[in-house]
Amino acid sequence: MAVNPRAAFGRHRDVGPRVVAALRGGGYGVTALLEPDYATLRSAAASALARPDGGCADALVVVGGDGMVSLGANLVAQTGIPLGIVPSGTGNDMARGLGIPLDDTDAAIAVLTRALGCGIPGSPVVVPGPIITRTIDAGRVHHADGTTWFASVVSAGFDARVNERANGMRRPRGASRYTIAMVRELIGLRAIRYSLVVDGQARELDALLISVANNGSIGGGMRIAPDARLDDGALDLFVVAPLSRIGLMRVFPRVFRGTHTSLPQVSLERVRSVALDAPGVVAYADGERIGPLPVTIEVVAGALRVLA
Ligand SMILES: Nc1ncnc2c1ncn2[C@@H]1O[C@H](COP(=O)(O)OP(=O)(O)OP(=O)(O)O)[C@@H](O)[C@H]1O
Repeated sequence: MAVNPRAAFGRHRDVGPRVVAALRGGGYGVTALLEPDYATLRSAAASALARPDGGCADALVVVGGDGMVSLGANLVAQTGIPLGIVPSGTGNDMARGLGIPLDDTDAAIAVLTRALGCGIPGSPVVVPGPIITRTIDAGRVHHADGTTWFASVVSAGFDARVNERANGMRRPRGASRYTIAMVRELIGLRAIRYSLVVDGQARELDALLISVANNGSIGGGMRIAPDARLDDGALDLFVVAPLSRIGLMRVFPRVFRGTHTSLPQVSLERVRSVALDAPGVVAYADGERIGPLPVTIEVVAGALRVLA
């Protein structure tokens, strides 16, 4: 179990110990990993999964936000090891897409323990039963530094620029830094000239942002691709055409309801692979920095088993 104590700016530090207690109480042995930073946590989790006795972990459970789902997906995609998620982050879009309760930690833990077939704590013999998983697609991003898996969404445009700016800010420490970063990026809003290859077909277009979605939402419930399905063997290519600042601000609230899709500046298309290029644009996958374009993104059907 890999825990990010800094998820949601450290507001939910109680969640990790509660998950450990529930799993141990249900009959599982738990290796709980907490490290000072993400990279150390990732290598500690990789070492824990590669058990020295040659055995296989029953599951990897991540506690945190979408960045932790990214960490988990990159360790278990195509291994058959199931991924459990207990959301304690800011956005939690992957948990949202999987229907895992977001604001009720006990209910989220119950989803996990049920899927793991945990025994009932307090009963004379607590032995886990069969594990029940759901199989979903994952995406793969090929970039200059290698290949990165994603579960939710790759962004490369206005929203990624906001992320990039917010990450570079020292203050404020809370979520309001994203609002400030967004306002600053809005001031310099301009269309980006993209070169794409979509399922083998080359195109050039101007857009404010392009996202490639396996899951339906980003940024804590912005339903960019409201009809996206996690198990359809496809990704949703989301493009917002050039708009004025006021035009973009009008689209923004509609994204939370998913009613933006009828606007002429918004397009959604079901695809299997997308090569993306644009000068000076950085790609983010599941909220984590990938690096500058170009990247190539593809769907890998059924690559993840999840406990949800
Ligand atoms: N000790 C740590 N362990 C793991 N990640 C850490 C740690 N300290 C800081 N981080 C940072 O936390 C980020 C991931 O956060 P996470 O996604 O879990 O929560 P969040 O950002 O609040 O939620 P969301 O991504 O859903 O909005 C990573 O980018 C990582 O650099």
